[in-house]
Amino acid sequence: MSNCVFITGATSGFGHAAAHRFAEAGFPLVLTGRRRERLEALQKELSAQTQVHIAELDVSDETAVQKVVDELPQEFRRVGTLINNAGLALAPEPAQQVELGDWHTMIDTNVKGLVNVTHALLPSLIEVGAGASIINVGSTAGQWPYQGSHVYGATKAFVQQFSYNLRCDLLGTGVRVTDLAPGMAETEFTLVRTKGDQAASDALYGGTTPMSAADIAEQMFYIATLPAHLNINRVEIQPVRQVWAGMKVHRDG
Ligand SMILES: NC(=O)C1=CN([C@@H]2O[C@H](COP(=O)(O)OP(=O)(O)OC[C@H]3O[C@@H](n4cnc5c(N)ncnc54)[C@H](OP(=O)(O)O)[C@@H]3O)[C@@H](O)[C@H]2O)C=CC1
Ligand SMILES: O=CCS(=O)(=O)O
Repeated sequence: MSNCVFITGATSGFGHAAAHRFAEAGFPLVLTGRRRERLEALQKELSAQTQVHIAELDVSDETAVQKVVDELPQEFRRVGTLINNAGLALAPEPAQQVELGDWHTMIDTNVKGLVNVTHALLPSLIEVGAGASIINVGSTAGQWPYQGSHVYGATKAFVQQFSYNLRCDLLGTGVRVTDLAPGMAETEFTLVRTKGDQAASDALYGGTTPMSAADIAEQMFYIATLPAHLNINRVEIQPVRQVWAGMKVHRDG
């Protein structure tokens, strides 16, 4: 049987699309997220294609992460691909207007959550060895500053550097590590960032062609199924209709 693909944040967006993409190819899946009803629906949808184990999980809860990994059923214990996808942005306002709690939530999820899951699954990934992959979902925001990105962009800069450093430490194990850094993609991301403002989300994605969750899932599948001697260090991917912001200048008057 193939090694499992463990996906965090499988209830929506990139993670949900990745579950479909890997199921199509018959990989056994461990799907996690906080919204149980969505996990159950996904399991039902995909179980004709592959074996699916679901676990309700908040990645920021270190104890819960370890428990989910320790209690994986026997047939899901050989995790060969980890997709560290769970994450979020909050508070698109300037830093000086933001609630401290929103900064903490982004750090707890995008940084601590990602390291919690990585730490818990490293033994399995190393046991699989050649061909195993860790795909960490970063962002263009980790590289390119913009107003309102503050802690979000900083968490994604962490994801990039952690990915590179992890790759150094895993030298010789066969485990690959990639920082997958997308730009604008239409998912529930903006709805979450604006705390439920559907109009703001529609306005951001309207009148242009953002990437889709399926576009990013295809990148994940490509990275994970490359020949075992190849490591993609970083992928930065944007829609054609998005470029970097220009320099801003504060003027009198
Ligand atoms: N959309 C975009 O433009 C871009 C997004 N990204 C990144 O991609 C990743 C996926 O986002 P995207 O699919 O767009 O957004 P969505 O909001 O559609 O999906 C986010 C997923 O993360 C999960 N999640 C959030 N917090 C937690 C938590 N504490 N514990 C477990 N799961 C959690 C959610 O599940 P649940 O709520 O059920 O727990 C959900 O499944 C994120 O890391 C995001 O930062 C990067 C670049 C661009
Ligand atoms: O990570 C998400 C892309 S953006 O909203 O920062 O451009």
